[in-house]
Amino acid sequence: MDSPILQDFLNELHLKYKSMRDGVLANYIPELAKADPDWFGICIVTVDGQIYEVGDYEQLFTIQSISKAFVYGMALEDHGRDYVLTRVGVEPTGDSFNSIVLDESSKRPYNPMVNAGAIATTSLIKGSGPTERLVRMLDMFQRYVGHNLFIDMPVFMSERTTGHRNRAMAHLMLNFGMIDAKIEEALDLYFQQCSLMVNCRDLAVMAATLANNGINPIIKDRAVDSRYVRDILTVMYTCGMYDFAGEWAYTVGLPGKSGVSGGLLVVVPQQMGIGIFSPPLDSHGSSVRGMQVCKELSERFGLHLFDLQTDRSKLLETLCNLSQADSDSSVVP
Ligand SMILES: NC(=O)CC[C@H](N)C(=O)O
Repeated sequence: MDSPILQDFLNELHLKYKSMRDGVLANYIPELAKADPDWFGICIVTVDGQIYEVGDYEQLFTIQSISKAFVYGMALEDHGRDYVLTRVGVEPTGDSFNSIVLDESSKRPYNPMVNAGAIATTSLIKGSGPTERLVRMLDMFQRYVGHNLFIDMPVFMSERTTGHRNRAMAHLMLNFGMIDAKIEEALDLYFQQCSLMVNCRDLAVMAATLANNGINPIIKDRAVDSRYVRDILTVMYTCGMYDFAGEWAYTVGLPGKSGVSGGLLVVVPQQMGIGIFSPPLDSHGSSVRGMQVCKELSERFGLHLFDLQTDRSKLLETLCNLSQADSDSSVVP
């Protein structure tokens, strides 16, 4: 039986990188070191709701830093662009995700994708107390994935008891008036958002929701105000891969966000969302297999945003066609 060209290529990539042994598990959060390095799943969800997947796409893991992009969207909805910009910048750091550095003149954290900026962003979430803020945040994530989500308590506790570096950043920002005095509440909410359990299909649906201008393509509900999708995608594009952001933009050319548990979320605007999960990480804290898969997908289908040879109006139709019927297409370079 013929299968769509996209499914064939995902199967091929899965087979090719399954046996790859590069990378190491994150161990600074003790619970994450318990992951199986062989876990490997890929899922793609198109803006018209088609799903293509292979491998361990149902394996649950904690979302970690991928959450930062979505909480940034929520802070923008709660306060508007101008105010959020006074608290968190949008400049890439060129440094690692956990660098303790603030902008010299403004004292703001550089961007919402590094830990310092993410903690400041989380501290902006509105609510009468910790419970209401957590409930509002869960609601937001649930709109993106289209079902209930849960927090992994062992990971949350592990981060909370060992997150001294994040605590230090919060104190530094309190010193400069960038976050308010309720540091422990902000940190708890940050550790909770990082400990949300998702699978790679969830990541693909979340990415496809952004690709679809904020409307979840499966349940058809709006997850985020369309005014802020542009901002979320911009910071993902320029800062989502930390000290690899430039090379990522150069080679893959798409908004993306990685997390230390091995998740990788990539948005192909107006086309599809990609979710990948594989725990071994490279030196920048991103999934090794995930990075390879993204590079190959981008190259094979001309997904780079500045790849002007790609006929985007026909891209989805071609990729979702049966492989044989597709062989005469000119869309895929
Ligand atoms: N890069 C990441 O995924 C880091 C998130 C992690 N929870 C931390 O704060 O250290």
